[in-house]
Amino acid sequence: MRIDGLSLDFFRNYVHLDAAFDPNINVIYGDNAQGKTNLLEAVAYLSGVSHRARYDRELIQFGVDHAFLKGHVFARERDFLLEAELHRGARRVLRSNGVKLKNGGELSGIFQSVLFCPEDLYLIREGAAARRGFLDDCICQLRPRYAQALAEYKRLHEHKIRILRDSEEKPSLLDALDEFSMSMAKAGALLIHYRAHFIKRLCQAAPAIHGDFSGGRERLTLRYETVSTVTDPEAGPQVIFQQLLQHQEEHRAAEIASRQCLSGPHKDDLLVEIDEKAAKSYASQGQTRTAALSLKLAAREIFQQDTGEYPVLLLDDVLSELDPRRQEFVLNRIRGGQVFITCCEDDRLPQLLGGRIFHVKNGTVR
Ligand SMILES: Nc1ncnc2c1ncn2[C@@H]1O[C@H](COP(=O)(O)OP(=O)(O)OP(=O)(O)O)[C@@H](O)[C@H]1O
Repeated sequence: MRIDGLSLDFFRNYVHLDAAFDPNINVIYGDNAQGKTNLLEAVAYLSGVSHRARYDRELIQFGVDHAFLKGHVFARERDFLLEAELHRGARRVLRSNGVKLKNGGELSGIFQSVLFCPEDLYLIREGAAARRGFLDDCICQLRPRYAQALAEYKRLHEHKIRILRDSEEKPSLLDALDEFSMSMAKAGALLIHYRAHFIKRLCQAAPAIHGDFSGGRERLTLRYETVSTVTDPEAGPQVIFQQLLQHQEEHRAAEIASRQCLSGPHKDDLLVEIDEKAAKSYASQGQTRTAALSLKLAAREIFQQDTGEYPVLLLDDVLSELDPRRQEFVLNRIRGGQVFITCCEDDRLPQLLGGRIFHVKNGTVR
């Protein structure tokens, strides 16, 4: 899988860009705040992932009302022209080969990317939501059924919270509570089932990568933490459904009293340990970066095993805070598939990696 060309109009600080990429290595270098990350963000956007912007309007150039992205992508032995039109105050339009797409999930179904950026350190350091987000992004790209169940679960969760919150003033709202709990247990069981299977595969791939990174000196372990009544998260969704339902029934009164959904996959976590100590609390900067990168590279291997193609790898500022041995390991490990990697003006990376080199200056590329 690869992106051969990208055109941008009024995207972030690019007034206009036409770029043709190398099928293997693309090094993007330049001073701070010139547009390196924006370029990776545009590629990620065309794979249905928006990692920095909460709203599309943030991607549109200041003072302009529209932005246009176009990518020539080669995936599953076919050419695709993927397009996104972003408008201030109106819905975006996505197209593949001229045909309108319903949502970003359909873009992900065609073109996949794995992005590593400085914000990914949160994956290790921050609360469980960051790790759930990582799992959700990965599994949504691989399994459309998961994406559907996730959207449904989020919708039900918000609705149930509203019922619990407003029930004091309007007790009749509680009549619908059991039905919501039942539907949430159904969608939630699917989420837990898929997450457990994905984490099982992460457990096979990520520790090996982290072990290589650290020259065999560190041991990464991952563990899935979900609802306590679920005895085997890898069991079939029907079994998990019954156990979730039981948990919700047992906590019905407590949920009404606290006005919160007390259990379910919205509380899941992926526990990350290095040498049996919680990485969140004890890992150094370099270890944190290595662990986060190991998770991302493991996800990339799982994509490759499932689809037969490597997703495009987008590495933003990946080498800082790594010692030279870990840096060398990254550069060796990323070979295979198409890679975009950013670095600063005076970095040795362009000489080390080869491939096509892009110099980004103030929203223009040479
Ligand atoms: N919607 C927008 N319109 C115009 N400019 C924008 C918009 N959003 C961001 N920018 C600008 O784009 C510039 C480049 O940002 P980018 O994050 O790509 O920098 P970078 O080259 O990756 O820098 P660094 O090395 O510091 O990470 C910033 O100065 C930012 O203010």
